[in-house]
Amino acid sequence: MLALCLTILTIGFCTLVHRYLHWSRRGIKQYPFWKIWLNNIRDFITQPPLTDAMVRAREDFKNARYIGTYQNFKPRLCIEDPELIKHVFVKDFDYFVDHNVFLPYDGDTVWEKSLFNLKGDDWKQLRGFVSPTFTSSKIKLMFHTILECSAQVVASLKKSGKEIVEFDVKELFGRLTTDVFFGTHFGILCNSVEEQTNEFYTIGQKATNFLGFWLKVRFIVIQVFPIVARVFGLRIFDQNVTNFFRLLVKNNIKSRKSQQIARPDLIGIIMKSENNPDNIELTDEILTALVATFFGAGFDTVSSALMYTFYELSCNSVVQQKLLDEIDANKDNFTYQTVMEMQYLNMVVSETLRKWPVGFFLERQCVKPYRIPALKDDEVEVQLKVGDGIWVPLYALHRDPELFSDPDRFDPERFNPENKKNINQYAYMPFGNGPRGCIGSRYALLVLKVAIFQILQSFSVRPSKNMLPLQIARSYLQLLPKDKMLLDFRRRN
Ligand code: HEM
Repeated sequence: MLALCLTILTIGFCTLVHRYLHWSRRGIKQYPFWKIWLNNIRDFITQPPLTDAMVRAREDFKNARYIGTYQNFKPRLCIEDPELIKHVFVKDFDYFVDHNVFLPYDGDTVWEKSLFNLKGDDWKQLRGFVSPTFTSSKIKLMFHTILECSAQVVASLKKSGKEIVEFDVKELFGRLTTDVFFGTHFGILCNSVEEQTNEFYTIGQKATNFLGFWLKVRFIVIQVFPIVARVFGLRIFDQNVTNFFRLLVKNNIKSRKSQQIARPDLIGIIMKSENNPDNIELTDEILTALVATFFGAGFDTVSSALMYTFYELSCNSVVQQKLLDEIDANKDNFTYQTVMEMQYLNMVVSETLRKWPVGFFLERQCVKPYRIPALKDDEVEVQLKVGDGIWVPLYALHRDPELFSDPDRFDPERFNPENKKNINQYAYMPFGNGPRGCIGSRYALLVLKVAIFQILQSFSVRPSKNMLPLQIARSYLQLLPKDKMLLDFRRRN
């Protein structure tokens, strides 16, 4: 019996060593086996934000164009050189069309069919089909809905009648983003800013809560032992959320058909058959997946970006004053055009997304054999095989002092017309890059800018005396503060 146990342990250990030497066997730089395990064990116990490991690796392997890393036992080539990133994301995109397998099993057909998860031609067809939702002309039509929702936030801040009100911006902007999403894509004014127990907001919370120790454990089990996950029915996505979206899409389409309502939004695009030249079979599952993906990808990202913008403004009074001046100069002519052309507002948003890239890592999967030539003496040529994973530690690039001087300082001037020319677009990628970049970037930027404009027209912000020092939550997938983010909103005359 002892011999059997020892044999199993030895085989297990050798398999692990073999797996964790995947890159060094090919001559690629990586941490030694013992260090990876030490880091893994420490991280499992202390659960630091994933961004810590990215920054540490970038410092440990200074000037490396790529290093070998591992994500839950899976090898990922971590690429850090902007020129190489350009090849993977844009020039040689055909070799890297897909995302890595994020969840080999979630027992959820909606996740399987989501735009994020789809592969090859299936992805191309669906992406082509939904892209018209986010053209400039369609986004322009959403301007007034976004304006209405932001006005409700202002009304809510004014409600108490006090000169200064303290608000948790994490929650406030989560509610605003919920209202904007359902308003612009479904034509539903759900008013979660006003109603504390609003169903749409509660669903949004459930759909995008990826915090907590047990979620990480579930995630690892699903990634590493999909069969075990299937047997025990482990899931990441809440089935109530999926069912909520399933019903919402069905009812929304039904009521538009019966009342002959035509709106140029997501559901409107879905309903128009001429937008479907490839004849994609639009089953309930695909439609639900589309809507749930847009919500999942847009809810947390937009609300976090708003939250970090207000946080930075509250801590940087000079920047805030400059932005207030620009807003005041434009307040009598507040149109879609004006907001999109406001230079300082754009610089502030760009800098927020640099310092706080809410989608803080990017990834791709190699779908055809690919060669990365050696360019330095200490490099070897890399032959990527089909299925090999690529990783880009976006947060570490955005915080690298060699790419952005004094990177922890919030400085919108980095993005003024003169300095902007010096920023490498493959080192600054808050929305990713190439054909698989973020489909909702223009929409997101409009929501951010309109909300910032509307709120700062009536209020300035300061950190609240109850605000705790900013600490990042222990999360595998999100760049969120650990605690509430309390800011004081002071009425402007
Ligand atoms: C500040 C807000 C946002 C940020 C920072 C952000 C960031 C990102 C990033 C980094 C990616 C990966 C891109 C890549 O791999 O090259 C992505 C993908 C995606 N985003 Fe966004 N996003 C935001 C808002 C939105 C919104 C509002 C929507 C939808 C309404 C959206 C929908 C998506 C979808 C569907 C994908 C996957 C695209 C595909 O695989 O074809 N995002 N986003």
